[in-house]
Amino acid sequence: MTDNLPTTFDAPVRIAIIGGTGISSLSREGYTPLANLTVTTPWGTPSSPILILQTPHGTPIAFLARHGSHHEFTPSEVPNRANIAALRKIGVRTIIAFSAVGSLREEIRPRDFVIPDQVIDRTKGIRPFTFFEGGLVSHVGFAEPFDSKVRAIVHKAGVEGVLQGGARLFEDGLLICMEGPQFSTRAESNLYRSWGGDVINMSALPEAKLAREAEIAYSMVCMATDYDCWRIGEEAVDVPAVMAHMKANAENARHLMAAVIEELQKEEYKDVVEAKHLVEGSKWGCSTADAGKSKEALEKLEWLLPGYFTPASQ
Ligand SMILES: CSC[C@H]1O[C@H](OP(=O)(O)O)[C@H](O)[C@@H]1O
Ligand SMILES: Nc1ncnc2[nH]cnc12
Repeated sequence: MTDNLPTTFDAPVRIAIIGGTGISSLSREGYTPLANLTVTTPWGTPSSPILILQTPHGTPIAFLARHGSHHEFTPSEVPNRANIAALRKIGVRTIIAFSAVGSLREEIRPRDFVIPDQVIDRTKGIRPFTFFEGGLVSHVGFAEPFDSKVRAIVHKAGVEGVLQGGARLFEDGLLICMEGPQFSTRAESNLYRSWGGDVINMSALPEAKLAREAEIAYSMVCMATDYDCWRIGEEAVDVPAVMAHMKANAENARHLMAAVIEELQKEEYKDVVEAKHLVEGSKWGCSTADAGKSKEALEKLEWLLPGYFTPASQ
């Protein structure tokens, strides 16, 4: 389907979908594939080509497969910086990321969806996690790790009977992002529950942090596939269990995606979709004086955020 598509696309694409486990492609009736882009960034190449599709309203949407077109990258290997940088470069300012998650709460059942509002970082520091290093330091705020304006739109789009088969949509939740690829021990799972964790995955970070640095409004849709391993009398999570529920979840994800995109295209959300509320957050977070900025860091960041960090003398 994508083989004969153009490999360039000139107009800016504002909205992107990142698909995770069980969602490595995007096709939908009425959506027309326009291009399949391979973007090379200073941080390498993204995990998959970026597919550009046009909605029935004529809006271009980008789709990227987080783990690669054939799920070849572990959560720790996903080239998150290349993914986010490439999306930013083609104009993206809003990301709706999908993720298969374990449930840490009885009331969140497999096949339910959660739009998390908070995350606890349990990755192990082995994933490259920032654009600001090697001679240019910038600190962005992350108190609200998921964009509240976009979350509200996702919730609005999702509450109106979009999910089929009795699946429910939870408006907020605390997500634990662990390293993987191995699943948690029972002790860890219980610890996360004692912290108030609602759902667990391996993919939200540093994806969400990098999106914030790139001034992209980022929201995640978590789709429950299992009860991890805390539930007494229940088999611990394994991949066949995840995939069994992901089949149904992928169908609901397609419905929700379409509803969210429909909503995002409305004129009233233009500024949100363009992430106007995030503009220059990374610029003003810069702590490095001109004299300390390295040439290499400046070159890379000029590619990502043109004009932000250029020394005054240039
Ligand atoms: C195959 S189960 C573990 C795997 O599933 C989730 O992937 P994604 O977030 O990309 O949907 C989880 O984060 C793990 O990477
Ligand atoms: N139990 C679990 N732990 C971490 N990531 C997951 N993705 C799906 N189920 C998961």
